[in-house]
Amino acid sequence: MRLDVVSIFPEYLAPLRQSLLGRAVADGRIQLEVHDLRRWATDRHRSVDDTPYGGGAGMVMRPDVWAAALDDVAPAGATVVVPTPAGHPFSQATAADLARREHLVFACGRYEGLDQRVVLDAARRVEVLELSIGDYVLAGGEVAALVVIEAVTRLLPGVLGNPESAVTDSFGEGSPGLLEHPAYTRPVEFRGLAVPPVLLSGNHAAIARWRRDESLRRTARRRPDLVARLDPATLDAADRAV
Ligand SMILES: N#Cc1c(-c2ccc3ccn(Cc4ccc(CN5CCCCC5)cc4)c3c2)n[nH]c1N
Repeated sequence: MRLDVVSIFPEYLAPLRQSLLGRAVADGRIQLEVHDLRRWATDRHRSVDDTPYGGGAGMVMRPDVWAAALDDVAPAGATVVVPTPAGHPFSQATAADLARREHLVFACGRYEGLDQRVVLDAARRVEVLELSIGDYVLAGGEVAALVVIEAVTRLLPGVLGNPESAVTDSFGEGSPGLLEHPAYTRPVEFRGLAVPPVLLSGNHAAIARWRRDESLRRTARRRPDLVARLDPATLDAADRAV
């Protein structure tokens, strides 16, 4: 997979060169290039924004500068991801879809976002996805790009340390729509808090049942919206007793 990220704050994307992802980039399993949008600015002040038509607070990012950047960075076949508060909700399913693509280009806006014609123009030749990572407002798209890139690349074979965990995660295909169960490690007692005895029993069936019950309990408590969406066919009699 190739990743290109365009931003006026390229140093914001430095975390992409850390940890497991950074190792995949260093050894060439993932190609990563971060671009400073101001490279495509044309005036001597290298300006990238202007006042909004119709009035209103803040500034809007100029279409000419962004279009020049995407013309260079997003060839035919690439998928352009535009983080925006007004985007389609980013989900694990979207992460899985993006993980199957060869080339992702992230257009990270600032100010009040990109002139909409940047999206309309790019969509004439490549797929453009406007995505939101949640119902809150950030100051720009860089953090959202980091979130999407991490969620996507951890699904790529050979990037994540333990491929199994990408299956059993919350929202992973191994536990559709359930939050993951609590996790424990040594010591067996910590500040007067014990590990649930079933996890020490060696009884794998009982452990699996306890984990499933804890997932169901957590999901019911924290995400009743997910419970409402559960397919009843995926629940057995023991589930219904939780
Ligand atoms: N993904 C994601 C995000 C973002 C995100 C992503 C990308 C950018 C680029 C700039 N900003 C800042 C900003 C601030 C306010 C507004 C609203 N304005 C209202 C008046 C008309 C104009 C728009 C839009 C953009 C961004 C925020 N925030 N939250 C998410 N889940």
